[in-house]
Amino acid sequence: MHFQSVTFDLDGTLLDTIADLAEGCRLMLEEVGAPPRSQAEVHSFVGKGMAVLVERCLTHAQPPTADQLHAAIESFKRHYAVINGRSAQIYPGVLEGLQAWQASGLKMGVVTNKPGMFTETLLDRMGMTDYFDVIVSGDTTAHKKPHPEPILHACRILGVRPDRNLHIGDSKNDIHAAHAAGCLAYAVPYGYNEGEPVDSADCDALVSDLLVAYQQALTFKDLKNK
Ligand SMILES: O=C(O)COP(=O)(O)O
Ligand SMILES: [Mg+2]
Repeated sequence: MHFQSVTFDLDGTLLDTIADLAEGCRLMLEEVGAPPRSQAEVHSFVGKGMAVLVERCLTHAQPPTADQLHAAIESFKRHYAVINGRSAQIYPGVLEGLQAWQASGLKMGVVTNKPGMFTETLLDRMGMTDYFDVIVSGDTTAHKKPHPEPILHACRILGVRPDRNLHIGDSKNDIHAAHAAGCLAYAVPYGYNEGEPVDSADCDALVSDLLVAYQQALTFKDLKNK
């Protein structure tokens, strides 16, 4: 296999977390006295981390003030910490895919825009922590995806050259971050992508699930370096 490691996005790729995120937003909006948002709206707001999610929830005609945003983020953190993982579902093919990657001896990581205070608890609650050699969260590095820094940080810790790492995610933020880091990017169509369908033209392969991603990666040949 060409690849020596694989990094996975979390929300919308490994886990369907939308019900918990929507519930965290509902409780936060109620607490700060702002109008509610539907689950479909929250679905289209996820992708650039917690602060952007909260800001999008509060933005109607006008964006919130800095003080309003700060109070809402603190409220979201408090509520989501309790809910995190309660209704989360592992997507079909994820465990089969992780087991296939693991059996082939690749190093594995998670690179998510979710804050670290939620990522590690969530993976623990879902019994998935032991698959991963590195976990990079939205606040681990100075920049989040679509910036390449979090994926480059994971590659450095794994000791793998970026062109030997495959990143798999549900959103253009994953694809852009992976390509900017010099990695290949596969995308799954079932996640969030800020409310839009994933454009297969952007990624190196659109794969229906993580087991199919593994099978596809086995056939990858690096023609440039041959
Ligand atoms: O926190 C988000 O906005 C999305 O998280 P993700 O990077 O795991 O999809
Ligand atoms: Mg995602």
